[in-house]
Amino acid sequence: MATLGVIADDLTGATDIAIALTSAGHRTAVVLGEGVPLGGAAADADALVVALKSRTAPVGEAVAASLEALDRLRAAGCERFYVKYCSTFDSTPEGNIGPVCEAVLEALGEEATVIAPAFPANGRTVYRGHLFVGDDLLEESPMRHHPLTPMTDSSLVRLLEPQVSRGKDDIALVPWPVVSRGADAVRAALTRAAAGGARFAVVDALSDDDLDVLARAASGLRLLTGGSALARWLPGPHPVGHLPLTPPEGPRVVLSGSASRATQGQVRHALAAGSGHRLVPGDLRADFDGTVARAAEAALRAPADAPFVVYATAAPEHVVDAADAPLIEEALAETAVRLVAAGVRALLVAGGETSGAVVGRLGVGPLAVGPEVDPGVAWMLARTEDSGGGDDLRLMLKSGNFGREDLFVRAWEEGA
Ligand SMILES: Nc1ncnc2c1ncn2[C@@H]1O[C@H](COP(=O)(O)OP(=O)(O)O)[C@@H](O)[C@H]1O
Ligand SMILES: O=C(O)[C@@H](O)C(=O)COP(=O)(O)O
Repeated sequence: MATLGVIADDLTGATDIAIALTSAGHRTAVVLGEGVPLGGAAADADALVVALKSRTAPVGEAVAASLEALDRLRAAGCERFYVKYCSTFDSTPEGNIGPVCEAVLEALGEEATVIAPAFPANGRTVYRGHLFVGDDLLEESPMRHHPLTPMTDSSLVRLLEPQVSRGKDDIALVPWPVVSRGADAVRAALTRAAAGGARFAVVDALSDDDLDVLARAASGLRLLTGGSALARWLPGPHPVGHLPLTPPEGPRVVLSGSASRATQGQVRHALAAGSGHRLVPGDLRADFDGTVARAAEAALRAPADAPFVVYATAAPEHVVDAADAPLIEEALAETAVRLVAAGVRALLVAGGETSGAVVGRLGVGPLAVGPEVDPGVAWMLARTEDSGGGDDLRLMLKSGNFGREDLFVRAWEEGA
């Protein structure tokens, strides 16, 4: 019976935290979408992750979807909860992170929680409440150019302030000098913050050791919020249990809708090692079906020992107009449907929104965690609807900024 329930605001974020929880000793299932019964997945899992597509949704819809997910997780027996958002705190200007955390906290009748996006293994650290991406402040990182959620401020306190109903008084900072003194010091700081009326404590973290400290300090909290890295420090009842997945036969197709800098490098690397097809919004507007058919046919004809990338953006000069984003998502989803119908059994999808669109169209059941290839990136096993297990798909759903440059080549070689 699952005891830990996670509400994730996008699909790559959901697989990211499922990988972390599996490493921590939780048998973990990712359930896709709103309103999907958790029954079957809950029976064999210690942790359940509900993958929403709420990051860029209007605030009211994001809150409603998150509360509905919370209800399902509680009905499935979960007693402790985690709101998973992006390690770069991606949100729209109105901001869904604050309203969702506040709504879940209130629904649980709890007083306080932590805000912990840090993911040190992927270069996301928090110091004095400022989020860094590698050597840069968030606002100076490539995230300032994200097509859907451009991040132009690095202060978590400032970002959160307009998103929570009580404003500044609702937010406290537990700075690194306190974290460096250990779990007792952090626990005392969290208690003081809550007693002072702050329901949200932003906690600095420069390393995984800091997150270990935070996890121990927050052991009494029923709700945690953050990126995935804090979840690696929540010990589960079972030893590490990634599924061993064997490499699939057939084309090595990557569907990339991510415009993030890491993905652009990965696309260019894969194009040099293999081949690909660029989706241009104008072509899709002129002839959607024909353009998608050409991409899928080229992927099916590609040599099976090298990656084939269907991509929207591979270089900064490729113009990204947010108005075209749904068209690109739809085209990649339709390409995936055609490939799977033609017998392809493994797909690597780059981009959180893109993964949500692709997997939503494929109509797959719960995802189980396979081998981690880079921090936060793993092959997942998905049951297709009515497959009876015979048509299982292997999916790697890659967050835009995750993975080393050779990921699209290595993923197929390190076991799928
Ligand atoms: N050339 C392009 N023109 C318009 N939209 C694009 C282009 N390239 C990517 N996009 C859109 O940008 C969004 C990227 O978001 P996402 O898939 O979450 O990637 P990431 O994980 O990098 O944030 C998607 O909605 C995608 O359709
Ligand atoms: O926490 C993270 O960075 C990821 O799990 C995540 O949510 C990334 O989202 P996308 O970049 O949109 O894939």
